[in-house]
Amino acid sequence: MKEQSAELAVVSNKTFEASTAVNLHHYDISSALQTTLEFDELIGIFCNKIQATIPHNGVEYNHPLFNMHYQRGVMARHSCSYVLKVEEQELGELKLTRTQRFGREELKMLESLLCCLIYPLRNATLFQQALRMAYTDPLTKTNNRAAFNDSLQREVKRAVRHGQHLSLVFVDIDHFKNINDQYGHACGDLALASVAAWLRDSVRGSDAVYRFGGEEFVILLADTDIDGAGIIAERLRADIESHTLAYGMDVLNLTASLGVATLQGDDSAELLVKRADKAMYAAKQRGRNRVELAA
Ligand SMILES: Nc1nc2c(ncn2[C@@H]2O[C@H](COP(=O)(O)OP(=O)(O)OP(=O)(O)O)[C@@H](O)[C@H]2O)c(=O)[nH]1
Repeated sequence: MKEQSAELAVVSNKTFEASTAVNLHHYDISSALQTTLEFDELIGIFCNKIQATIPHNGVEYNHPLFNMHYQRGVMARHSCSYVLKVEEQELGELKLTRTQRFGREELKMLESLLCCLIYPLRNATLFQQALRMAYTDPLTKTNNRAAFNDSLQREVKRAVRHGQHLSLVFVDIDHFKNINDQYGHACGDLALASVAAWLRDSVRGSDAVYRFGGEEFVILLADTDIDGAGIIAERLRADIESHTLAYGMDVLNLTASLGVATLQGDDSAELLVKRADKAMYAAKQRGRNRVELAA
């Protein structure tokens, strides 16, 4: 039923099946947990609901598969931790802390209540996995065009609301067709994946890289004006130029042309993309392997 280690107990669906104490409190918690598929909201709802039964001062929840770290309240001396699982599906680890020891009866009750949490967490995990797949380009492992469209709309709204800058860098690999023609499609694919990785390594974690299509990538730079974006774009350009790609016995050097635009007064998301794209074409026309800023 419950596998107990030195400090961790594993709560799984087996515990759920063994639990017959489905009372009104469980029903109330289960209903509330059906309202969201976000991990932090689920944990928040669960902890609010059990606070009266299992008083606690602090909560920590980690779901490493999704880089999820949730913490609220204050961490105190005494704690109880649970690794949550359903049918070998990892659902993260939950820790409650407080100033007094948790009693045996309380822990028993908590384990029973945790059974209400694991299926909603499983649903959230499956949903987030599906979302991740739908938003990831399988070749380059970057965010795809659908993810870009969503993020762009969101970031434009946010920038307008807070009066912040928002810049966009358009990156297009130069003479990419030649790579396919000369070395084959597999080499072209490797080049795309490599450039994507170089771009990802080169920008801050908060500045997401998206594959816009073919051999084109875009990078959204929140809270960055045109001068800052120009400096970043130049760094990206130099980065791509400085890398070499080993393919069998061949060593390839790549370059890219970059266009930069910043959200202006009454710009729409579409206009911002158009201006960055136009700047990128200007970079192509002016000799490639260079950065152009949109007017
Ligand atoms: N290997 C590979 N090639 C792709 C992929 N997507 C698009 N391409 C190729 O990318 C090439 C893009 O060529 P063009 O649009 O002519 O541009 P280019 O050769 O990079 O020339 P410039 O952009 O003008 O410097 C085409 O040959 C496409 O077939 C992909 O997923 N894998």
